[in-house]
Amino acid sequence: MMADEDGKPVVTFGPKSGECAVCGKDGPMKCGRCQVDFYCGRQHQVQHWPQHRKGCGSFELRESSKLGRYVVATKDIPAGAILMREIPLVVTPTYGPSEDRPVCVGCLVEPSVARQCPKCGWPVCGDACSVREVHQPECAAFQRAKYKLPKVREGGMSLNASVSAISLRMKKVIIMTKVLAELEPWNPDLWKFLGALRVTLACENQARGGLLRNLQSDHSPLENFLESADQMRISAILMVHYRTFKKDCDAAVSWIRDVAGLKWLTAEAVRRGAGICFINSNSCSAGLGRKETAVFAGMSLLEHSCRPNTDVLVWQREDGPAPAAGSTEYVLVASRNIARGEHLTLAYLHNFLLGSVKRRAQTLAWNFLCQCELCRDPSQRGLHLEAWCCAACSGKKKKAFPVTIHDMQNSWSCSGCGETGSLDATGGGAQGAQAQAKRLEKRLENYVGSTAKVPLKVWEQFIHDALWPRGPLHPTHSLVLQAKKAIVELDGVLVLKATLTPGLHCTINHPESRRVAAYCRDLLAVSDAVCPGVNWFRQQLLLVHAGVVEGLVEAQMESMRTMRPPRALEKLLDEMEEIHTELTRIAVSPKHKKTSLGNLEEIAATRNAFSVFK
Ligand SMILES: C[S@@+](CC[C@H](N)C(=O)[O-])C[C@H]1O[C@@H](n2cnc3c(N)ncnc32)[C@H](O)[C@@H]1O
Repeated sequence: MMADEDGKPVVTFGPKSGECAVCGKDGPMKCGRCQVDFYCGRQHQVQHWPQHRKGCGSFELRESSKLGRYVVATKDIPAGAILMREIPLVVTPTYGPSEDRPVCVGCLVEPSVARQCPKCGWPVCGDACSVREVHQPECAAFQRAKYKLPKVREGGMSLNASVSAISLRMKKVIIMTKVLAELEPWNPDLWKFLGALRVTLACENQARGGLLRNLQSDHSPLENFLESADQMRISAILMVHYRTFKKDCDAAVSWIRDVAGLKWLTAEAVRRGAGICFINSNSCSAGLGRKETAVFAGMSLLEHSCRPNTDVLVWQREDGPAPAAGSTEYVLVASRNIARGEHLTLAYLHNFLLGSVKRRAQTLAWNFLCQCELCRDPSQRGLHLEAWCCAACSGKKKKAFPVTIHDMQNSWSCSGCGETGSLDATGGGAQGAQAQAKRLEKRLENYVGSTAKVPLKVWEQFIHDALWPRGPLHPTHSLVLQAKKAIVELDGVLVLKATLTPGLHCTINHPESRRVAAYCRDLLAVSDAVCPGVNWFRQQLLLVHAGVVEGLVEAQMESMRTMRPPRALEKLLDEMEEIHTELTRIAVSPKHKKTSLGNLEEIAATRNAFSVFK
């Protein structure tokens, strides 16, 4: 195998100005080495050095035949250190099999009533969004090609009418190229094509084009996988998926050039744009309810691990309105202590997804099979995320394990009775539990893909049906965790909006609060086992948990007859203090830190108010 090359600096693309890291005033001076912190002058730069040096100049870019380019720590990095600060080179609406709803192409939020851009017909919230900078390049290109989505029915959220019209045009191309599957209304592929187009057009942009074209746009021939029989088998699977990746790129070329008519873009340029988009996109969610997927100059160079040591977080300035799509700043933060020589890694996919789903996505989109610590451990740090309770010996709490995590036939073996099976096979003893698990997987897929909001009681029924002895699953099975995550996210959106709106208390107060708080605790425990420390998911979970507990505190205070705090209230205040202490510890942006510190002060004030009566 080719030896790793000598390291080079990682080139990032960051904001031009920022707030002084010490006093918060305008900071015209930027650290020239890491481009992360800004200063109002030399004095504050010197004063900030002890903190700043933790992340500054702490990594370099290397290359190998196995991983392509990857990033390595050149010194020990403490958890919480900010390593990169970037604005995306391109943002696109998030794409994927379940993204079949209109998203505003200006602000990337799902509008309650979708309107259409008067010039190109793509969905927008209103006039302001149709003239947003982020939408202008494709809007101008569609106009030049005289391509416009047809008018949607009056007041219609659904773009079905326009999309059936697209389908008609698409069908001609399908017959021509035999590449695309028949498009259904508002087919998720359209978002993928828009992403590919945005990247293709942005490659022409003076400031960002060079950095974009530098990113990986295709997959290498995988010669490194030919070392053993096992690897040859994996290699064969990757080859099949590689062909699908190529077809996806070809489909983008067909749609952009033949359907939308942007003939002046060469097939080669569009294929490269599509490849860059599909390989390097990072779904950011942006914490603002946006469907934002971003491509970065620096952060897109990191390799995947299911137990990553870094995470991408939204950088929120202390004041001012939330930044528009395409100008949000993101930071790459060390989620735990990283030793010198360790590769910097990111989780491309959420850990609660079923292993089989993750592996399929990894092979399809990125053409590799993860060999990280978590993937090599069939018990997955004792959580058994993919194992079900064996029907024959579940009373003894025995579980059926995957035989090897990369086994594409999904073979399983029970740790109790030793029975084996395969998810792909039909019939047979242990297959009862397998079949039940498979049915639950389908049911969950339907809920996740549903256009209507799935109510809490439906999710709870799912958990009830899935858990042993009614179903074959145990509390930390991936499907159960995904259902709990969906419940927490139902309320999470509320909380996140509230935390970003000054003066608005982020409380959730409804009869289910206690159960939602319990789900938060369960998920935090799992998150601490697989992805502990400073990361976006833990931060969101803690915020939601804080909001729910705050709601419970308020309800408790309202119902109190005496001023003496009951033990229940003290316990809730303890829980809130614990959550906000952790949020303060893991906060990286000034805004989050300030909010959490403010909440700690409020908790202390509440305690003081009650202490008089003790
Ligand atoms: C976002 S890019 C990362 C940067 C890329 N290596 C480069 O050279 O530009 C994703 C690609 O990196 C490679 N890669 C990332 N993580 C990997 C892993 N854990 N194992 C093997 N290959 C990986 C795969 O080729 C994948 O398609």
